[in-house]
Amino acid sequence: PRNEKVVNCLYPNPNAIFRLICFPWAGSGSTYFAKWGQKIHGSLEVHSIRLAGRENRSDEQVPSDMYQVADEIACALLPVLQDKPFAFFGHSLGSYIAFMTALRLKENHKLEPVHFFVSSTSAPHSKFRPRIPEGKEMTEEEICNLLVSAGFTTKNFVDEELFQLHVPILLADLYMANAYFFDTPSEAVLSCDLSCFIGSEDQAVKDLEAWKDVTSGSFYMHKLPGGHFYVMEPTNETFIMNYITKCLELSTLS
Ligand SMILES: CCCCCCCCCCCC(=O)SCCNC(=O)CCNC(=O)[C@H](O)C(C)(C)COP(=O)(O)OP(=O)(O)OC[C@H]1O[C@@H](n2cnc3c(N)ncnc32)[C@H](O)[C@@H]1OP(=O)(O)O
Repeated sequence: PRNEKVVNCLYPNPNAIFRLICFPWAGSGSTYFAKWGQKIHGSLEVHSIRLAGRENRSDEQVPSDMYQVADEIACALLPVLQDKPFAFFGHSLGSYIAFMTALRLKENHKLEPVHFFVSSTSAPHSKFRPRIPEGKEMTEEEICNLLVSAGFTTKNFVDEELFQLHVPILLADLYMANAYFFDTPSEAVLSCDLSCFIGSEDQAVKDLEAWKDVTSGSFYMHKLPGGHFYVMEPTNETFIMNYITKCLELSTLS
């Protein structure tokens, strides 16, 4: 079915109390976070978002418009989110997609996550968000070099064959992120609690604190050792999964 193409649940858990919806970074498929379903506490069921153009959606055009992506995901998530409280977790580009999806669900369906988890991303309205320089056609190689120098990825990873195979998808995702603007909200657009995570050595993300402008809920920030992909470090991953579980369990007490 269509929804299962967009929302990947590798480890269904009918006894779960909460659902965690994960949104991957630029250039990535759904598999990395879908595997969290096997590692996370039994009170959670994990779903991971799969954008068009990858995995079993490789026959579809890679998206270029964040608003259309959010509409598609909100639609696909509707049947998934009906009966249990849920949270969103987005890493890097995934945080923007998660944010726009949350806005769509709130505006159109009055559904909101219990907690919104953001990782390795400047706030959507931050003036410090890195952009691809305008006015000059850039080659794939130049954009990859820019990503490395901005601190989004490492030269070693860029040189790997696996990375090179996925460069066209990565570039399309980056242009989509680059074209995405969000005005500073005059008032909070969400009301859930929001937690931000960042790697202590992450040079690419400058303005994490500004995420607090988007919600009237509580705001928390956590620095963990590592760079833009600190989340791949097993101890950090365990910290995040445990933290998410704690936040969701505590939410049932209030
Ligand atoms: C200034 C300009 C402004 C630009 C404009 C502004 C843009 C700002 C917003 C965008 C910010 C971003 O998102 S920046 C993110 C940039 N993206 C990247 O650098 C990553 C590009 N591609 C990927 O991550 C892809 O997922 C691939 C290449 C790994 C292929 O995907 P896949 O085939 O689905 O494989 P997957 O299972 O996910 O991963 C396979 C193996 O690779 C590892 N792996 C995956 N990603 C990484 C990684 N980043 N670093 C190291 N290792 C990794 C996994 O742990 C796994 O290891 P094992 O289990 O096999 O051991």
